[in-house]
Amino acid sequence: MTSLSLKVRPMKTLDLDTPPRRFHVVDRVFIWESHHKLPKTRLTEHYKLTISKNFVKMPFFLNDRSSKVGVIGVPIHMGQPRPGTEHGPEAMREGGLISKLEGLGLDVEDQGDLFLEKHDEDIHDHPAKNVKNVGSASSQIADSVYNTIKSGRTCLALGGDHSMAIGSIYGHSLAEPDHVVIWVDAHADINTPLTSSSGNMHGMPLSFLVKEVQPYLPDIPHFDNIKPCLSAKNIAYIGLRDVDPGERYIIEKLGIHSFSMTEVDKFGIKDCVEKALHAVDPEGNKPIHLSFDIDALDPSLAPSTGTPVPGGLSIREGNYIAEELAATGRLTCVDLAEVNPKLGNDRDNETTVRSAITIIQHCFGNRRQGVYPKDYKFPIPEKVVLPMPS
Ligand SMILES: NC(=[NH2+])NCCC[C@H](N)C(=O)O
Repeated sequence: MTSLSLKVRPMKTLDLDTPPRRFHVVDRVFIWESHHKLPKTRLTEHYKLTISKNFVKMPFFLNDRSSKVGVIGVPIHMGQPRPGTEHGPEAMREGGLISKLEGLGLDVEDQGDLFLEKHDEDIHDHPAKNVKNVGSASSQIADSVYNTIKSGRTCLALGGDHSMAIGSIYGHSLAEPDHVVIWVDAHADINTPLTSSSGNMHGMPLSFLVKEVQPYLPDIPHFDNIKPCLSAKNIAYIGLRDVDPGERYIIEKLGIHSFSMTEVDKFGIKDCVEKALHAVDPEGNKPIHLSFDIDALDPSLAPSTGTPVPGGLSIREGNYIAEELAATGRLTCVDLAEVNPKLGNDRDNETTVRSAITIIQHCFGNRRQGVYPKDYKFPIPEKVVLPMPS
């Protein structure tokens, strides 16, 4: 077995088989080396490494879980009134999502869409709409996310409206009780049924999950299988720009970390992501759940969504968030919510799906600097010209 020569800044060289886990691989290059003592030239892989405080790892080379993905389609629409989010998973698959993930060298298991139970008779006198349907869907989603993560794969849950996150975050917590959440969205989605003016459950998922909010919730039937599993301090928002009064009150009172578009404008996306990651997990070793609502992006990039809000993230900012989270090597579950192919024209649909797929690709190891899969074979000519032994 050939060992790799690792150049560690400033001038040290280590001989190791694989890069140590506490280093961040910033680049990987092939270098032809002639060795005076060796009879032939050899091709050596060099890793340029920097020591990382945040336990940063490149998933392709270092993390088994990140290179195995379990995809679950979550065709839920009952969390909001516009039909069409149930076709979100299908639209992303038709956009080539699975083959694009495989193209990154990932082992992808597409589990298809969940067959969500449908209850024609829902409850009508509750301030939250469709509690029965959303409640039973949430436990199905939780089971499926739990099983996927337990099987050693990173879970990719394709929505579906954002009420899907009740089940996916809870299911994730059953597999990894210590997990933290980065919520990328135009909306805070932490209304209680009593603060919500719409009654739509896609605006409420976090209120069901955050322990500190529980005393302020009315009884919610059909949610017995879902337990609050998050502390307020383990959540950070990025991209907010449409927050209801009750939501702002909760965020302020509970001290939930929030990097709204104002902070993105003021500090730049790099600082916001860094601060968000540090805020939810200062030690930098907990599993991460990314809940990405496509409406976090500017409507020009994601027009086919139910509640677009102008002034959103650029695709560069979205990709940056995804790249940085992937680089932690701790991204264990990703939701991609609120793609609604029934809204807008074909062009709007295409734009939205393309944006969603780009974000997902960057969550799973694509980097704008370019990447190659773990098993990539660098082509070398059969006949190598050997230096003359001196
Ligand atoms: N996931 C979403 N798109 N949420 C939009 C929520 C809008 C509004 N805050 C509501 O509660 O109705």
